[in-house]
Amino acid sequence: MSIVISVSDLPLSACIGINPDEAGRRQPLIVSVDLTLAAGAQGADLTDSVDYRRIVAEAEAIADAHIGMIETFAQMLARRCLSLGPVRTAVVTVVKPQALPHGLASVRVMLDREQPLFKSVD
Ligand SMILES: Nc1nc2c(c(=O)[nH]1)N=C([C@H](O)[C@@H](O)CO)CN2
Repeated sequence: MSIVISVSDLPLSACIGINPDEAGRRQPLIVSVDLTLAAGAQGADLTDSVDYRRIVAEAEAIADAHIGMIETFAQMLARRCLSLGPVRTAVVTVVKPQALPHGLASVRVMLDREQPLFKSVD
């Protein structure tokens, strides 16, 4: 059995972007996180799982400081999520709906990060 804790389509207002005109203002991001718990974790209580409110809090905290690339945002959030409890892997998706001019398309970065401890040894 493996348990996945997910937060899907969390809307954030983030200080994000590499262009000079993106400094000093906020833009929408939509963030999703899937955390797979370690094999022994049963999710019996919050010491044996991850409180999904903490995932939201970490994402909101990262959104408050200016970051250039959405890849960096995803990496920072994945790293923080791996320390929230008995987490084996974190998959983070960051969508920036207004990244391209005229609302032509949104852009998306997906990142998959695993605890070094849980990497295969064979
Ligand atoms: N791979 C990426 N490409 C770009 C990013 C990004 O975060 N990752 N960001 C930008 C700008 O900030 C854009 O959103 C506005 O022009 C461009 N390319």
